[in-house]
Amino acid sequence: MSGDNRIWIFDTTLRDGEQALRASLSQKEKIQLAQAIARLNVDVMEVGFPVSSPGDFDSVQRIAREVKGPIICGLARAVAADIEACGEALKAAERRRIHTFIATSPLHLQYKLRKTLAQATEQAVAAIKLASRYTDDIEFSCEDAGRTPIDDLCWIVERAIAAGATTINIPDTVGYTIPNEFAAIITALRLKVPNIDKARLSVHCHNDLGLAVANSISAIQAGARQVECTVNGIGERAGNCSLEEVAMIINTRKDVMAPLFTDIKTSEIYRSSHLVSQICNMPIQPNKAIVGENAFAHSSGIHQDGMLKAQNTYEIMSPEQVGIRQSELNLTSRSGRHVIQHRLAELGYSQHDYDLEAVYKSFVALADEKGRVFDYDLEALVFFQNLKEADDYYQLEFLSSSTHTGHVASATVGLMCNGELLTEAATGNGPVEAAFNAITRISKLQIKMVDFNLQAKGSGEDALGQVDITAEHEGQRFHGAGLATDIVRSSVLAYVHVLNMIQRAQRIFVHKQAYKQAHKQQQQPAEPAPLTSAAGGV
Ligand SMILES: CC(=O)SCCNC(=O)CCNC(=O)[C@H](O)C(C)(C)COP(=O)(O)OP(=O)(O)OC[C@H]1O[C@@H](n2cnc3c(N)ncnc32)[C@H](O)[C@@H]1OP(=O)(O)O
Ligand SMILES: CC(C)C(=O)C(=O)O
Ligand SMILES: [Mg+2]
Repeated sequence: MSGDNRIWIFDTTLRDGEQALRASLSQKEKIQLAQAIARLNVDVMEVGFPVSSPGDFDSVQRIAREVKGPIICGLARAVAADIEACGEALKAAERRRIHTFIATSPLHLQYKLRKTLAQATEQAVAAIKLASRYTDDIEFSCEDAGRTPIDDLCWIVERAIAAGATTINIPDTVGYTIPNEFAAIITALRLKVPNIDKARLSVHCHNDLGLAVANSISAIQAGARQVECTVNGIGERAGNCSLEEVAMIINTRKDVMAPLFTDIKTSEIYRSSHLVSQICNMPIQPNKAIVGENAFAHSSGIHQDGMLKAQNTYEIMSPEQVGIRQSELNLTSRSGRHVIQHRLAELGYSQHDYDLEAVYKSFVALADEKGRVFDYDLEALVFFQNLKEADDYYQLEFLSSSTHTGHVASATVGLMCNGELLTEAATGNGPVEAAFNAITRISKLQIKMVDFNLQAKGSGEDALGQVDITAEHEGQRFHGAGLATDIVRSSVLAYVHVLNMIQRAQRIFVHKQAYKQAHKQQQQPAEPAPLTSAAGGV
């Protein structure tokens, strides 16, 4: 039976997975998860241990009644009461399997069961025979097979098959084996057990050394034809073999895995993974293969550039295959110009709308400050870049401010004014007022603040503060805007913007006067073209 090429996927999220949760699942939650796992098109679904509690019995019974598609399976010790409870709970299933097990390693036999291998075998044979009264689909597991001498394993497996087991499962219960060792167990069973072809050979690997998936893959390459696994790899201790990883290895590495295949509907993977995580209250680590938040996210400039040129430079499978809408290109200070240009194009900006070098420079500075830059940050950078003029008279060079509860605040500001650095310090009721006082001193202008408006761009701690101010100078009003992660800085930038507007208005005025003077002399009263279009505001 191990000769066919379809790898059966036996999902045990609701049994081994549930076993590991801090709180067991309610019936409603189990049904919801069972429906999701059925949508994945698994072959078998182990949904509980009916003898363990009336609640689990009822859940298994309800799933057996309501969930269509996969074979519904329940677990039972090699004990009559367990088998009977399991058989009863599964009665309504269209296709049902009883999974019974007993430990076979010397350690488990001696200390846990206090039995010899012969006694355990006898108990297993009796359990399999009892199970056959309820179904002809019987799975038998040799618990702790990974630490069982191979001849002992062959001995009990041969007898279990003779008693009627149709699936023989080889668990590496404590995740002890390494891939070539585990594959050798499968190979030995196939060579040494005379009736092995009468059963499907299955594996059930735990992840204590992080090898559950690797061991399962080695086992199927050695002839196993069923893999027991869980969504997100949840399960006792470090968990079980992860369903999504095994399915995607077989799917992605057809070059080495073909003709082997599974019937898993991979586009359901992401959805089921998130449902399991949510219902089981088990967060998914961001770098988890296939379903982690970063599994299809690219953060460094060289990778992002490669992705934009050809997706397979940095992705060996597509996010759509596992039900994720698209890959993500995160904007951080490791990003480069290509991705900035690409993201701005997605946001509707053409190359002529902004100066890439200037935007990139301010992007890197912002990314160093914030960590991650979002679309709204990028748009704000373009907007503010466009407000800046090449001939800005004032540029903020540095700013430091301090506040102490119960005392006045102080600030020191350095402005580059037409190429010369001017510095002033001042105090105020708060850091913004102190910084404004220092700036007013540098400019030596009479400026009256008319309006000050602060709003958050973005949300949460990552939001940028945008400050818009209106100020009056010599009867004329000017608008300035500033954007930064800290609001004192955005206020100062807005004020510097106002100063540049005033300065530009003055230059226009001087220019107009000179023009008028020159034309008066020539008796030509025509108006000159303005130097800039935005005098007095933006
Ligand atoms: C590797 C695995 O994942 S195995 C599955 C583990 N899952 C679970 O244990 C969850 C469900 N379990 C339960 O609800 C309970 O443990 C029950 C109902 C099964 C048993 O509860 P209790 O009768 O109170 O026994 P308890 O759990 O304390 O001890 C287990 C008993 O089963 C015996 N036992 C363990 N495995 C098997 C087996 N496969 N076949 C027969 N007996 C077994 C132990 O030797 C011990 O017997 P003892 O009382 O004679 O010493
Ligand atoms: C019951 C068996 C299959 C098990 O979960 C294990 O050995 O890990
Ligand atoms: Mg297990």
